[in-house]
Amino acid sequence: MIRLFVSGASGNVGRLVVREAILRRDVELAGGFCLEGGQDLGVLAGTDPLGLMAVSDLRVGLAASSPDVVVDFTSAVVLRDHLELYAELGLDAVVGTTGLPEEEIRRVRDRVRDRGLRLALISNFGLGINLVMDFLAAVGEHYPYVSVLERHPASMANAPSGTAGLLASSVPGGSSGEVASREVLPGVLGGNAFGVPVLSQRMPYPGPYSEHEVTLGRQDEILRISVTDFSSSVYLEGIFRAVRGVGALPPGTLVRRLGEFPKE
Ligand SMILES: NC(=O)C1=CN([C@@H]2O[C@H](COP(=O)(O)OP(=O)(O)OC[C@H]3O[C@@H](n4cnc5c(N)ncnc54)[C@H](O)[C@@H]3O)[C@@H](O)[C@H]2O)C=CC1
Ligand SMILES: O=C(O)C1=N[C@H](C(=O)O)C[C@H](O)C1
Repeated sequence: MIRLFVSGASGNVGRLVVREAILRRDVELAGGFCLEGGQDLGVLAGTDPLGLMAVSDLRVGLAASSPDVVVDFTSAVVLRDHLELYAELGLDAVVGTTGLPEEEIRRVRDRVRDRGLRLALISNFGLGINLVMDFLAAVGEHYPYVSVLERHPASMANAPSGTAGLLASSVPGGSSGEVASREVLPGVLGGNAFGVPVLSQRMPYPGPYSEHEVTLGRQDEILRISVTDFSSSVYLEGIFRAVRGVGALPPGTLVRRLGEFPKE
């Protein structure tokens, strides 16, 4: 039985993780943190009251509940502090929160290695995106032109999405095809992630909505593939795969994609 603590227990994803932890037999809900605090975790998750309250002080909550694994779906604003706290406490962590710059993730990787920690820092737990990443790794070398476009609700905290960066990083060699266009409007060709142009579009889409489109090009051929997710429930299967797998990783391991976990 894995004792699980959920950071971001009142959020779109966190609430579903709490609910799933309550329902599953292989996991025991140890506790939860959210900004608001004070609410019953069962009520937050839409089930019967559990008598287990969400806390608004993460350090206190973790000390009181002694979890085996912490899952984090909070905010980029606190991600750095949360990762430091999990490291300080030596906790196995599954983190879906995005928005940490790559140079900082490199420092996190060093800390994980030096302190013998186990961390899954995965920008997208959805099946479709993970399949596309595997596909890009396999075929990307055949396509010199690559572009990533992502669409999210106007309320999305960051641009680009963490997933857009992950998709860009999946293409070996990035986008090497020559583009002659001079940017008359600075940035109009997109930001650069791992040598791949990335474009973000924000619209008032209702509810959790996530769309990623990757376009690959070579002479006389364009290959376009897109994944659209309409609910945060698409992430649950992958999150719990990581929850089950993180404790079995060798100490000092940082995992960035679901595919890095051994097949179950
Ligand atoms: N890796 C993945 O597959 C996915 C990642 N995400 C990412 O996960 C994060 C959370 O997403 P949602 O659940 O949609 O967010 P949300 O806004 O619905 O929930 C955020 C949660 O974190 C807490 N929180 C917010 N700001 C905070 C702060 N400053 N300090 C402490 N706690 C704070 C809130 O109380 C709430 O419980 C975002 O970074 C999002 O991009 C979202 C979906 C899938
Ligand atoms: O905030 C979201 O909604 C999402 N965030 C993740 C990201 O930043 O990539 C995953 C997905 O795009 C939904």
